[in-house]
Amino acid sequence: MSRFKKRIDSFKWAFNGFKIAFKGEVNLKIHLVAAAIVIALGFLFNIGRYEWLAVLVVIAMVLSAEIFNTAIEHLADFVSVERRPAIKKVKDLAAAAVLLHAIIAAIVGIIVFSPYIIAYLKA
Ligand SMILES: Nc1ncnc2c1ncn2[C@@H]1O[C@H](COP(=O)(O)OP(=O)(O)OP(=O)(O)O)[C@@H](O)[C@H]1O
Repeated sequence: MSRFKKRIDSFKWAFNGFKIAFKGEVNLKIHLVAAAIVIALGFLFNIGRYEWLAVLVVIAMVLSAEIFNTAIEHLADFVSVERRPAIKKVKDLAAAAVLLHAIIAAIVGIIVFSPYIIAYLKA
């Protein structure tokens, strides 16, 4: 297989990962809807370029954390379907990473959008 075809294929597998993640995971769909709402708000309030940077980075962070969490959950379920303390630890750690990202994203959202929302409500 040529190097070029290998590169193209690795993109294909990565997009397949998106398909697997977004088809099966309700949490990921919720994060995606939240991201769409935040992006729509960004356009609505015409936020600045650095505000866009902050918003897009935290959206990418949350979605990536959720995808990693999904991968870890699948791997954990493959390792053992029986209930095991080690599996619980691994799953809860991965979930904690998602929660941390979501909290930071919410704080960034408040910092970026609250001045616009306050100005809109005052107008
Ligand atoms: N195989 C397992 N062994 C031990 N703890 C587990 C295992 N699977 C999940 N848990 C733990 O159970 C709690 C609930 O997990 P989760 O929400 O994934 O549901 P679940 O028990 O896997 O059931 P379901 O997959 O039907 O939602 C979490 O604390 C998780 O870490």
